[in-house]
Amino acid sequence: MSEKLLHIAGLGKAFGGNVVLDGVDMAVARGEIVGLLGPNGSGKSTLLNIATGFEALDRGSIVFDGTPIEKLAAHRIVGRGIARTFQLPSMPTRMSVMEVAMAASTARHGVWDTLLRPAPARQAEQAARDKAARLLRELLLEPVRDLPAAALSGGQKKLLGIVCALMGDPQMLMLDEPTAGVHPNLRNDIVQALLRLNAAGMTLVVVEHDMHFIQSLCTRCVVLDRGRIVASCRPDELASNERVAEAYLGAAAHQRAEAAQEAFA
Ligand SMILES: Nc1ncnc2c1ncn2[C@@H]1O[C@H](COP(=O)(O)OP(=O)(O)OP(=O)(O)O)[C@@H](O)[C@H]1O
Repeated sequence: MSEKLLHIAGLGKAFGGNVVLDGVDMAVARGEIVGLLGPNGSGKSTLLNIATGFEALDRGSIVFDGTPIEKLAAHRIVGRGIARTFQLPSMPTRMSVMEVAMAASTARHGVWDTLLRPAPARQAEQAARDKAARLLRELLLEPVRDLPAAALSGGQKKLLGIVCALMGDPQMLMLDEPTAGVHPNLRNDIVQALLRLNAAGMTLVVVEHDMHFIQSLCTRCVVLDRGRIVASCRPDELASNERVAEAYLGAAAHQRAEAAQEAFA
């Protein structure tokens, strides 16, 4: 077992002429809760998409738990132990919350298992059902488990996204803006649930804009600015970090200049 669970080196990605990640080096140790921050468009989601196999990289390497994963398809990366959630989870309209959670189970059985339902297949299904029920309870979705998943609020859909990600027992969970659109009352519940997961051994990487959420959750913050890492520090050091201020103020100044240009065009 390597101490560094995730090791990203020299990661580069461009969309057409737009260089989005420009030589990113980043390591995450087992048991850390890393906040991935940066102004809009700095490349956070792209980094998550590449690490989880949803986007191909142009250059660089990604090693997870000692194995290169940069060429693996998304489902193989899940099999290696990295799960993720999405900024805007969409849910099937005809499935209940419980059914969606069950469908995310990574336990697989074949046609004969489905037709004949031998004892091992029935036991595996029961185990998945028990796990889904436990996770729905843990993520505060027990009261709505029989409702159509599409009827959930935006915040509840995010929680269900976390449940689905956890059904495969990942070693690392990557969350893309878990509190965006979530009612403030629910945010602390999400923090507490994530802290419990971390206490049970899960490593977390969280893309998030809510600084209060970051402060209450993360052990370390990595800040991206225009595709480069400009800071890696404790959450309480962010406010006094000049490179962080420059990244955010620079972005704000740039946006103001763009707005001014548009206004006078
Ligand atoms: N599939 C894509 N095709 C073309 N351009 C893309 C694609 N995905 C992302 N981009 C561009 O890459 C840049 C970085 O986007 P990304 O979503 O990674 O930033 P972010 O830091 O997550 O931003 P935000 O905080 O606003 O979500 C943006 O300019 C975006 O338009």
